[in-house]
Amino acid sequence: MQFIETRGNDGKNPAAVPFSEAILNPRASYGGLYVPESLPDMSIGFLSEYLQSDYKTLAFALLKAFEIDIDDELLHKALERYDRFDDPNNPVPVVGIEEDLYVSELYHGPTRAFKDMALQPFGVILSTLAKRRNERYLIMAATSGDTGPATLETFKNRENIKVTCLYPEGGTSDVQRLQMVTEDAPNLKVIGVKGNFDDTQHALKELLSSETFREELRKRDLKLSAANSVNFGRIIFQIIYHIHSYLELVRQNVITLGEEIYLVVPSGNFGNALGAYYAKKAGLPVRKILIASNANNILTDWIRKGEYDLRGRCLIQTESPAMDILISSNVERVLYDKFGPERTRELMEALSKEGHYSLTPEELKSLQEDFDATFSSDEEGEKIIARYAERGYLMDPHTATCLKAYRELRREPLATVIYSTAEWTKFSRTVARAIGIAAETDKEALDAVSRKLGVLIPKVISELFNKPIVHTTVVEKEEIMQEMLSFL
Ligand SMILES: N[C@@H](CCOP(=O)(O)O)C(=O)O
Repeated sequence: MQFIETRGNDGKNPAAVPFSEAILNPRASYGGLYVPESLPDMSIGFLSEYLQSDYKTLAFALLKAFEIDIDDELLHKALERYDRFDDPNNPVPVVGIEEDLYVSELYHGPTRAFKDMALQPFGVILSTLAKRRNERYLIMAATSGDTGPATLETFKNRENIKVTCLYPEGGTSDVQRLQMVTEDAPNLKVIGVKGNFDDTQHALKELLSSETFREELRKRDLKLSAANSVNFGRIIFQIIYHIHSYLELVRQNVITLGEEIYLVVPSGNFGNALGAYYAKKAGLPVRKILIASNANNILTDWIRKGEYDLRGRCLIQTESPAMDILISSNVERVLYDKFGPERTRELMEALSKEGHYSLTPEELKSLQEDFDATFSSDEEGEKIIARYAERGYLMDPHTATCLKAYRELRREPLATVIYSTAEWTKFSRTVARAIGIAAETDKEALDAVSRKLGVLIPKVISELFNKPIVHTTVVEKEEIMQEMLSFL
């Protein structure tokens, strides 16, 4: 399988590249992204073949179906990282919380968020390729709280790899920040930025396409890649759990093979939702993908009105900070898939130059065939957390946004999977407040919630508070490149 570019080819990049090239050098022509030139068939035949398979077997089959140029031995080695999850036999439990409502818990990995699902195996593949080729890489990451910890965890101490991780200072929970600033390895640099997530991601994208930066890296014998979902190496692993969740419903006798379901995806950079879209396109019986947002509801407007409009919008800091994003990377891959490279380039250029674009009525209709969307305020989210905590199910504020989407957007009484993207422990102050506990710090909140509800705090979270802080750098946006170069 070859990978092609969302905004067309500029004649300087190769017209198509294998998977290994797309992940090692994710810079596509005109600032675009790499996408697979086609999708494998993962409809009923594939689903029935892997109905009884465990997660790793299913994952291996999917990666093979994409015909990626990674050998079987390396794929197996990468997938072994799921053995480090809470239950190696079932890294993604799918739990019923109402008669037809199931939560796919994607947070049972080492950093307690869904980013581990992709970044754990992705880190093994990318760093092994770098070593085999005798090449050294700088891996950049921009994070609103979950990608950062998972990137640092997967790449720490890996040979031939250096990582710089940008996070918005004050824009994450304390636990998320501690997960990053206490991660101690000589190949890691964590940089707080005075700005918001969009600023950090903008810097990452600029640097990815900057010749000056590349030249500086060449002098240091380094090549450049990224750990965010702009890298297709992330997305491929984010298709698997949608298929797994569907098969789990069949195994749990909730549906029969072939029955349609709804998927509800809390969304920021849209990688998780794109994984669901690709799964649907490849044949997974999904009626619609329901997109849940917080007050930064730009995706709601895009899907409901066909307007992607940054004008007059400011990023709002919410209790679900991983979704505090206005410039959502993977929307572009959906545009490409539906409308082709010329139109994608036109729309993305309009967004960057004029701050907005509008879809035509036909384009909007096509988008709405696959997606619907809504958003929740923090207050609505807290009420949901409280209601389900009373019934014995504890969820984090990102997961809570899915419940409104489920109630508001589900048109048919079909079984529904909502995705739980992070463990409550990463957002304990919000969860504590929701259940009536006032806590000043994440530590106090964790202990109080744990005592009140009898829930455990994983060691990886509780020990964060005793670890020394090793990354203290905070810079202005304009200083990011220089700070990275000083580290390198
Ligand atoms: N929500 C993310 C932002 C980056 O998203 P990615 O999927 O492109 O890595 C975060 O928590 O960091």
